[in-house]
Parts: sequence; C-alpha cells; structure tokens
Amino acid sequence: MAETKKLLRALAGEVQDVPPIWMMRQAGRYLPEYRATRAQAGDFLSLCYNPELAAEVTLQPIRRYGFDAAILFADILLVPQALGADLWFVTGEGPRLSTITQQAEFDALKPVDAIHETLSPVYETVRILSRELPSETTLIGFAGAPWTVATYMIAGRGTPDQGPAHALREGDTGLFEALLDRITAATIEYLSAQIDAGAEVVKIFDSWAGSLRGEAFRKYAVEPCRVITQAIKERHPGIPVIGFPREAGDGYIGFASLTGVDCVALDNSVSPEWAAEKVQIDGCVQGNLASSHMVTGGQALVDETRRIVEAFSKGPHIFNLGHGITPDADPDNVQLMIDTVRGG
Ligand SMILES: Cc1c2[nH]c(c1CCC(=O)O)Cc1[nH]c(c(CCC(=O)O)c1C)Cc1[nH]c(c(CCC(=O)O)c1C)Cc1[nH]c(c(C)c1CCC(=O)O)C2
Repeated sequence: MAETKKLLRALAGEVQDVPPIWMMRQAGRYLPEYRATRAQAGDFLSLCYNPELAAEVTLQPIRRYGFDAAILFADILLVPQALGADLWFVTGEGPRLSTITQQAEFDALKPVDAIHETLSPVYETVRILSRELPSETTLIGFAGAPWTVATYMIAGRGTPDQGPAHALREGDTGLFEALLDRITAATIEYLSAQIDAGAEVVKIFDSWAGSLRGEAFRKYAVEPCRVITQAIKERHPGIPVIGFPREAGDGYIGFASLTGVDCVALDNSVSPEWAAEKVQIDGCVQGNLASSHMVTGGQALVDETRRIVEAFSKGPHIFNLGHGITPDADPDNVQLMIDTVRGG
C-alpha cells in the first residue's frame, strides 16, 4: 500500500515540495494547556504513567498546530526506572536517579523481561493515541540510546560533560559494557512493545553522543543503535527508525548506513548545506532549526527556516528543531515556523 501520511512518505525516501513537520518536546511547558494537565496529574512522572492524561498532552500540540507527527509523551528515563533504579525529578533542576558505579548496584537491577510491569501504562498511552489521532498524523514512539541512558544511570543526574560515565567506561569497562548491554536489550523490548501497541515509527535519542569520539563513538553510539535497529527491523518489518546522535559532527557522515536507520536527526551545530551534501546523500534527514528561534521569533526565524527548507529540498526531509523546544518559547513563534514551512 502506498503511504498516504506525509511523514511516512519522507521516511520512505520521497522528496516533497513541503516537508512534513513536527517538533522535539512539542508537548511541553511552553504550552499553557500542557501546564494545566501536568498540574492536574500532580507531577511529571505521574503524568507519564497516566495513560489518559499522557495521551491528552500528546494530542494538545496536534490540535493547536496540526503537526504531521505526534510523539508519545513519556521520558527516556522510564527505562532505568523499569530496570529498578530510583527516579525522581527536582523542580527547576532535572532528573535524579540512584547511581550505578559498582558491580553490586548493577547486580541489583531487574532482568529485562521485568520492564513491562512498570512500562505497561506507556503502552496503553500508545493504544489510546493510535485510536484518537487524526488519520494523517503519524505516531512516533521513542527511547533513549543506551549511552545517553547510561550517562544518567551512572551519574544519577544530568552532567555537563558526562564525566562519571566516561570514568566508568575507562575504569571498569566490563561493568560499563554490561550496563550498556542491559539497556540495549531493554530498549529493544520497550520499542517493540510500543510498536505492538500502535507506534508507526520509533526514534532513538542519543542526546550525549557528541561526547564520544573516534572508536568510542563507533562502539558506544553506532553499535548499540545498529543492534537495536536490526532487532526492530527483524521483528517489525517496515517500521522506520530515526536515529539522533546529537552533536555527532563528522559522526553524522555514514551514520545511516552503519546503523541501518531510515533517517538521521540533526542538531543545529551542523549547517543544513553541509548536512545536505554529507548526510542527506544517504537518505532522509530531520532537522535542524535552532530552538532559540522559538524564543526570539521575528525575521531571523523566517529566514533561517527558509534556508533549511531550501538546503534540504533536493532529498527527503522532515522539518524539526535541532533540539527540544524550551519552556520560555512563545507559542506564536511555533505557528510562524509552521506557516513559513508550509506557506513558503
Ligand atoms: C535527555 C532526555 C530526557 N528526556 C528526553 C531526552 C532526550 C532528548 C533531549 O535531549 O532532550 C526525551 C523526552 N522527554 C520528553 C519527551 C516527550 C515527547 C516530546 O518530545 O514532546 C521526550 C522525547 C518529555 C519531558 N521530559 C522532561 C520534561 C519537562 C518536565 C516537566 O514538565 O516539568 C518533558 C516535557 C523532563 C526531563 N527529561 C530528561 C531531562 C534531562 C529532563 C529535565 C529537563 C527539562 O525539564 O526539560 C531526560
């Protein structure tokens, strides 16, 4: 059957006059309706595990803007929690987790097949969304990449340079690799369950891939993404995978062929002209407007949006930001970006 949804057509390699568009963190604190539903849920994690409300916040940006894709509302850190880590969010600061730096802490983690006990409400959210989304909107499921998830599990929080994870990688490579393998296996099961529940595309977020270089990038960013993508393709033929090795720089070159992903998401540290030549030659790309334009707006937003659309116009492209939209963004600037992409 020929694809009718714009996003799936781009992922299948179709070049479109107007690219499909969605936005990382499109359900988020910049939207008053999100803040209201989050308050109703109580806190962020309660929202993630409440299927009705998580589906509601996923749908809010679709109703307001008519994006071509909806991304499941959840978080990459639900997987560590499902593996037995303690997880909580400190208001204004971010996530906190129990740490894994010793063998005994790793040994206390749960086996992979235990994750569904914790994650089943997420699958219910996906089922609700696949019933309720407009027929032209694609539903994207997601997970964190093993390296990025491991950086949080090792440090117990977000870190500017992923220092604790690099220290474990060098100091106890065996333990580090065992942790990555556990996360990889859990991620395959988690994404697979999202697809069974109705996700039509999955995205792997490697937000901290940029701190891996050379051989380490190949072993801990490329290889886990390849293993996950291959398993997804074997179990669910035809389901496209988007990889996001954020700030990979030269590592974006060849990433699609090395991992098997159908699309590479680009951050805004690379220029669209460079990426069109070096990355889009392998297939679909997604990106890459700086999310700061959602705060500042104006002619610069319009000019930069047009530049990106033009640079990627000769190949398959999904318009997106280079990273998540921030809480201080103005919802009117999002509309301006969409109007610029769709209206020229
Ligand atoms: C590293 C990472 C995380 N989570 C995620 C990543 C990878 C992408 C990236 O690099 O941004 C991915 C993520 N997080 C969230 C989504 C939902 C879907 C969407 O994009 O709209 C997705 C895809 C919701 C969220 N995840 C979080 C929020 C804000 C929580 C709130 O409402 O208070 C949302 C909407 C919290 C979160 N979650 C995480 C952090 C570091 C934080 C705190 C920072 C912040 O507050 O923005 C971990």
